[in-house]
Amino acid sequence: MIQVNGLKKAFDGFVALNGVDMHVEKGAIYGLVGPNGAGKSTLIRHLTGVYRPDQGEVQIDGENVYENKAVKSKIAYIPDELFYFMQADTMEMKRFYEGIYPSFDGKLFYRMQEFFPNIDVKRNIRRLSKGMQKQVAFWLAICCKPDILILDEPVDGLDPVMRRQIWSIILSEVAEKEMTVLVSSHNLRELEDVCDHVGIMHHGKIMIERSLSDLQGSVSKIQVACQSGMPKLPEHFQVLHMANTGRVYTMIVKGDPKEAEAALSYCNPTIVDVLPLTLEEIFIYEMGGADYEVKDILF
Ligand SMILES: Nc1ncnc2c1ncn2[C@@H]1O[C@H](COP(=O)(O)OP(=O)(O)OP(=O)(O)O)[C@@H](O)[C@H]1O
Repeated sequence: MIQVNGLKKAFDGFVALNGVDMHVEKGAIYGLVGPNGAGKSTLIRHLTGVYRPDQGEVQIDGENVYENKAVKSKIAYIPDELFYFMQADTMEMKRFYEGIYPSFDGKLFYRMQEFFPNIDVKRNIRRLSKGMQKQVAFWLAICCKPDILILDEPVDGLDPVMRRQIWSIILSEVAEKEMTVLVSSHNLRELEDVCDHVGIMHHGKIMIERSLSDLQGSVSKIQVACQSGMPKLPEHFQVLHMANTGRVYTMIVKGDPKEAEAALSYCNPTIVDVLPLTLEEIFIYEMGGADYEVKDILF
């Protein structure tokens, strides 16, 4: 569905994207994560056809996005900083979206009104609170019936009940019409609940792109107390981090967790606990491997 190959972009000689390769399948909920300045927003601006690539390709269903109106009308985008016309109210924005998106579902707009009881559709949107403005953005975006929904820090400013509600609306669109969702966020706990694929971006590249279950199955936290002191694993396991409290060692290990556990039996451990890592922990350790200085922040 979304295919990015060798995408490069520089601003006045500063390389923001340095050969991005990305692949998002139809119906996926893809979490784009990465440290500040990794290039996520710049990548998203290419996916939405705002920027022209310096090099490489950004394609949706096999067609280039840049200056392609037909392709762009398949995408709804909710940016971090929302844009509304001066003086426009929700009804006026609805009419504007209806003009741009042939697939806009006006009946759905009224059916969804019950989800947003606090929004006065005749009130200037700029006079609504930040969270309410975001609600309007979701409401209109869902009614566009896009094939692809792109979200940049989507739930910032939304209260917890509204967050759940919005995600449940999005998930039902994914289930019903295989809408594809690309979501960039620093809220990894939230992403973990909704995403099925993850791309980790760093220094203008996608460093890791995997299904969430593969990613979580490939790194684990092992707590072990060996008779013989410090535990050792065969060389094909990558130990991303190791710390100890007394005789109990906590290791972050890349490789099959079951195999790692079996390999530790050599030291007759008094304790061996294998725990899955959260997405947040995986991110922190993968970044640690890249070049972030990771201290024992998770123990
Ligand atoms: N229009 C621009 N002109 C010059 N430099 C830019 C421009 N847009 C982005 N950059 C630079 O490109 C790099 C990537 O920025 P980008 O906003 O894509 O990162 P990000 O991953 O979205 O970061 P964050 O998580 O902080 O939002 C940064 O170093 C930024 O300063």
